[in-house]
Amino acid sequence: MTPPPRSPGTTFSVVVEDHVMVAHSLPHPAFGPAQGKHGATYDVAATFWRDGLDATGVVLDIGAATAALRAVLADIDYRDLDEHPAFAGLLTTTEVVACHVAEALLAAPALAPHVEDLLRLDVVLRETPRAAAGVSVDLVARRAGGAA
Ligand SMILES: Nc1nc2c(c(=O)[nH]1)N=C([C@H](O)[C@H](O)COP(=O)(O)OP(=O)(O)OP(=O)(O)O)CN2
Repeated sequence: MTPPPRSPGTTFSVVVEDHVMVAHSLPHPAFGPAQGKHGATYDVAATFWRDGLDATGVVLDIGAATAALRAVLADIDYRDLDEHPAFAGLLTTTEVVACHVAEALLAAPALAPHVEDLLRLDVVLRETPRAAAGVSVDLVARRAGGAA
């Protein structure tokens, strides 16, 4: 079996979702009450983009992506991010947590065989029904050495 032919300009995506509960504070005058310690529950969506499908007709296996996301989130679930070494010296804004999740996903052993075939990874954390923030990692630019 071969994957369906790809039309020019067409990219494919897989989205997996989970959620995570953390405690943290944002000790900077830019923030209001969130300067104090508080809890946050994020709905997390990770979108993997690929230019064409693999030989099995997928971007990557949804089960593998789901398991990888759970493993990454398990490391911060129910944790105080102010005490977590991955965030030492950082304000744990939603964007910063999203970046951590994205980089951890890209480093996940189960996803490693697929990363070189991906165009982009987007990670969005929804912190309220009306607000979300995230990061988009351009993996083509990164492979070309364009990453900072
Ligand atoms: N771009 C982002 N903006 C904000 C984030 C964030 O992670 N990324 N986080 C927060 C706070 O965590 C929370 O959502 C709101 O807390 P609050 O103290 O109310 O923060 P404000 O900046 O809205 O402060 P006010 O002075 O109360 O307006 C906020 N923004």
